[in-house]
Amino acid sequence: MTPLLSVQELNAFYGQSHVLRGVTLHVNPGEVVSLIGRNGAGKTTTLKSVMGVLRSRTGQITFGGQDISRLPSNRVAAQGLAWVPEERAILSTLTVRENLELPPSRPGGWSTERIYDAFPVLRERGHHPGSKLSGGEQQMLAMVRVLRAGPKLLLLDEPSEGLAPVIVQRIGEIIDTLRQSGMAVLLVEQNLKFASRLADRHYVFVDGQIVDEVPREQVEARREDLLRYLSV
Ligand SMILES: Nc1ncnc2c1ncn2[C@@H]1O[C@H](COP(=O)(O)OP(=O)(O)OP(=O)(O)O)[C@@H](O)[C@H]1O
Repeated sequence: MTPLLSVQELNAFYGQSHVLRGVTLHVNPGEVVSLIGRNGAGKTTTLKSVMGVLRSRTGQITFGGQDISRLPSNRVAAQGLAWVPEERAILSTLTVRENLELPPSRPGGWSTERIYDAFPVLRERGHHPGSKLSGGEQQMLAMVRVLRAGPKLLLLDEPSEGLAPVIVQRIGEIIDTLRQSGMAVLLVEQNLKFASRLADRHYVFVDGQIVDEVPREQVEARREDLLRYLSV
């Protein structure tokens, strides 16, 4: 199968600091793949590099067979990638509907009505300002507003962070809904329980390198190893 996203020998830098060292990974169409590892291991930097937000990097990144390594982030997004950063970036003075309709829609993207039908709580909250949403509702809004652009691959940075277990479960259900619609997901997580329920494969990051790759079928047998990678 031709991967949807292919990252080859990615090296990334913040000034003099060499943060990613030869990261090679792929995501197949419709697949959910997680990047796990401790704080500072390089997971977010990988997403930023793929999106073209961090430009100080070497290596090759292809999407749908096309080289996107040199494209600026707006052109990367136009190819069908969407990034939901950890900080969620909901505008607190705008309503839910205004937040939803802020990013540009693209042909093939979800309409606001389709989003409301799939996630009715957002319709109920449509006129509420962003500041009045719970953390879980903010995460839901941040995840689904990018659907208006009709992405083929969603890059999610720690969607479970800071949320109560029942809300984390709801976020997992949203990811299931997105997967069922045919979308692939590259998920950064430190919550192994959450990631292992969702992901088909896991890449383990240590100090800017991928040191292990664990498919879903091996997670139970290798749980101790995975927890060791994540422990501080
Ligand atoms: N803007 C920046 N300038 C300089 N160094 C940075 C910057 N952002 C991240 N770093 C450093 O790059 C390394 C990788 O950080 P990154 O955010 O990718 O890690 P992470 O695995 O996503 O962890 P976290 O969960 O803490 O975000 C860390 O050593 C971090 O301190």
